[in-house]
Amino acid sequence: MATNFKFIPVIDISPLLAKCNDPKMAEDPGVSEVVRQLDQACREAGFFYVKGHGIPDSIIKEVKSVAHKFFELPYEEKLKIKMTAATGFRGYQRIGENITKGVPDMHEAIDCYREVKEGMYGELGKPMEGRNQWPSNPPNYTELMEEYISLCTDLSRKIMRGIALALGGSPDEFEGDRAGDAFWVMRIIGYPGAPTSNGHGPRNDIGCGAHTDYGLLTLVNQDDEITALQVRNLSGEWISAPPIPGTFVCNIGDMLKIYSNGLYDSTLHQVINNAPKYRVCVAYFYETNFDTAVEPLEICKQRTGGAKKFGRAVYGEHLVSKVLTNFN
Ligand SMILES: N=C(N)NCCCC[C@H](N)C(=O)O
Ligand SMILES: O=C(O)CCC(=O)C(=O)O
Ligand SMILES: [Fe+2]
Repeated sequence: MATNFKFIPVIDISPLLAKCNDPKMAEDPGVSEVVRQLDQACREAGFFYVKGHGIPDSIIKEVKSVAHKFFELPYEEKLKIKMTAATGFRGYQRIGENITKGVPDMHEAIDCYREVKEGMYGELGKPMEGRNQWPSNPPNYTELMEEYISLCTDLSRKIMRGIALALGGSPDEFEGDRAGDAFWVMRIIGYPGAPTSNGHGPRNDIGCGAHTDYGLLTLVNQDDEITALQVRNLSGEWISAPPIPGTFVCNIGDMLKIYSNGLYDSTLHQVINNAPKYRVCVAYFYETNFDTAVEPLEICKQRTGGAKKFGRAVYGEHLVSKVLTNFN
C-alpha cells in the first residue's frame, strides 16, 4: 500500500540483470540488495526509477526525438495513421480524444499494441485485432520502435524476476501461463506546452488525468528537463517524478496489485505540463498474457492474512473495457 512518500527512489538494477538467468540468483548478495530495494519501493510508492538497466542511451533518446518530429507534422499528415475501432485502436489520436474520468486529456498520442491476429483470443481479443500503424517518416521508424519494444520487453521481464523474489516467490512466478507470453502496449505521447504570455501564468491543463496503469509494470521514458509526471501519496499529495537522465520511471499496474493481494498497489498518477515547451513521453507497458486469469498468488495471500482481497480478473477484459471507454 502506498505511504506518505515524499520522493521516488532510484534503484541501480545492474546486479539483478547480471544474475538474472542464474538458477541461484536468489542467493546472490547483489541480487538480494536490489530485491530489497524493489520491495521497499513497491510497498511504499508503487513507483521507482531504474538505472543501470543496460538499454543504450542513444536509442532512449532517438525514440523521443522521432516522436517530437512526428507530432510537429501537420495535422492532416498525422491523420494518415488515425486510430479507429477498425484499426484495433492502433494509431494516432488527436489532443482531447483520450478521456480520463470523463475529462478530455491535453495530449496527443500514437497507441501501439502487440499484434493480435484474427481469432487469436476469440471474442475477447476482437476489438484489439490488427497491426500497428507506423508513420512512414523517418524511414527507420518501424525498425527503431520494434528494436526499442524488444529491449523494453526483455528489461521488464528481468525486473519482474526481481519483483517475484521481492514478493517471496520464485524468480519465474511471472513466466509460463501468467506472463510468459507477455502482452505489451506502447504509447508515444505528446503534451503541448503551457502558454505563459496571457499574464495569468501557466494554464495548468491536465495532460493526462489521474489513473492507474492496467498491467504489470510500466517503463516511462520522458523528455529531459520538464517535470510533469506526478504521483499521489497516501494523504493525497502529488509528488513529482522529475526526469533523471539515463533512467526509466517504473510503476506497478493493476494486475500486479491483484497478484500481490494488495501488498503492492497500482498508484494513481497524472501528467501536467506547465512548461512552455512541448513534452514527449514514450511509455511502455509490460502486461500479463492477454487471456490469463489473474488472481492473488498463494504466497501473497498467506502474507496478507490468508484471505483474497481481489477476485480474478482477465487482463484482456480489463484492457478492452478501458480501450472501449477511453476515447471521445
Ligand atoms: N495503457 C495505459 N496505461 N494507458 C494510460 C492512459 C491512461 C488514461 C486513460 N484514459 C485511462 O483513463 O485509463
Ligand atoms: O507522460 C508521462 O510521464 C506518463 C504517462 C502515463 O502515465 C501513461 O500513459 O499511462
Ligand atoms: Fe500511466
